[in-house]
Amino acid sequence: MFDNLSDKLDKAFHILKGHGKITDVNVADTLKEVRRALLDADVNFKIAKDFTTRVRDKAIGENVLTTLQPGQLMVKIVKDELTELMGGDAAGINLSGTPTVILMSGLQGSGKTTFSGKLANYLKTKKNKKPLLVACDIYRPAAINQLHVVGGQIGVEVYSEEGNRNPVEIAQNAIKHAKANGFNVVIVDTAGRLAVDEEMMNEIANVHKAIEPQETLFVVDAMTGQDAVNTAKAFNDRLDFDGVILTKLDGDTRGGAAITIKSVVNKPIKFVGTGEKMEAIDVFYPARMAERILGMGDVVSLVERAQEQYDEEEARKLQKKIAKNEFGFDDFLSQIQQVKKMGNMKDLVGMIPGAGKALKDVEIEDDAFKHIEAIIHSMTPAERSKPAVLDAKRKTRIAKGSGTSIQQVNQLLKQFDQMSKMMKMMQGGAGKNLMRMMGGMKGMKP
Ligand SMILES: Nc1nc2c(ncn2[C@@H]2O[C@H](COP(=O)(O)OP(=O)(O)OP(=O)(O)O)[C@@H](O)[C@H]2O)c(=O)[nH]1
Repeated sequence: MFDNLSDKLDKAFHILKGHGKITDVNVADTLKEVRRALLDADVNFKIAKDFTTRVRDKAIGENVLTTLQPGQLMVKIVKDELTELMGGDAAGINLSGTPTVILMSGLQGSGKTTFSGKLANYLKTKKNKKPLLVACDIYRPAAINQLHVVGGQIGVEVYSEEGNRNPVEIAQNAIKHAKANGFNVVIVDTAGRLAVDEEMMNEIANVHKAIEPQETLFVVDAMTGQDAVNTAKAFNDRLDFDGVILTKLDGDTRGGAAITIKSVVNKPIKFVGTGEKMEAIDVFYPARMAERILGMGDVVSLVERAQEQYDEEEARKLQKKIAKNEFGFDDFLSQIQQVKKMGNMKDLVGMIPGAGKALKDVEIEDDAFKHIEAIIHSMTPAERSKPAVLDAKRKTRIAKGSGTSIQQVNQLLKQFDQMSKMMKMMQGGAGKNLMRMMGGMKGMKP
């Protein structure tokens, strides 16, 4: 994500390396490069210029007051300014109202329907809500079907009315249905258009007036850069909405939309979409995004994702198995599933400080576990629980069955063996020592 921008900013900060302090000259050289990096990221000229002016004033002003190196100071100021530019604090979603009504709008193909599903799934699994999805696209039966498919995937009911050509009526009936059946959130997916036109605005405005939503969200595709920003602005000029949803951030290498939408449209980005799966949704935190842009990773989000997938009961069972030396390939497989649920690999690696930059030229496949899973699936249940029985003949069979080589099978067995030994160690003395050490660290000042 935003690799080019991160790289170029890093090079800009390098200009200050070796300088004892910030001067008018070295700050001007650095900021010229920062501005160029922002323009290349598809940030509009005025915003980039104002941004660097603010950074320069701060850098000159703070220069004398700090013990930071010029490079470090510049990174800190740019990080703070980027955070501000993207909205400062995270903007939460308003879940008041019984039921809460959320109106989704956006251009065709922006990812509106996919996002409606993701939001329903998020509210159901993370906020304990009972959402109802409503299909209000009266023009394309395929869009209604798509919402039904999405609803089926996440176990959320979808309300639609075959033959009804009045979106206002459908939305109103859906809310009645929600009230009568105990749904506490109603997410209304409306028809997309090719551009923000009269017809679209009239339709949305009518639905909006009739159902008085707590949240009206406008969905834009991050990959369309300044077009996304302009569309959001055109829409906002007609209907005062509450927040932007930025989808397809996983495919956005430049970052212009994420950086500028807030200052152009004056509406916060509330969520981002980072993949096609229903779990690929994140609350938008400007500070964390700024850190990622500056190659500092995003440990907080990484830990949060791990916590979301952490199942205490499962962990306890696993611990028992390790202690009894019963950890087998089936357990290994379920661990892989847990990691996969945390998101796509490239995204996860990007959250580790420094790793995104170090591995930027390494191709990280999303199905990085494909071979491992195929090998394990080719084992019999007995082999999975007692890998020691795997002789040459069995290994040949497994390699054939999984479409891999004997070397790959051997490699996995070796890794599994090392991992089992390490886990056993962690359970014993070494693990206790580590725990003690970590306990001690808690009291340490940062
Ligand atoms: N990579 C990626 N793809 C996404 C994301 N969100 C949606 N998509 C894909 O984008 C395409 C369009 O998404 P839809 O949800 O159908 O778009 P829509 O805005 O509802 O479009 P209409 O139904 O035509 O109005 C689909 O192939 C989605 O799988 C995302 O965050 N990342």
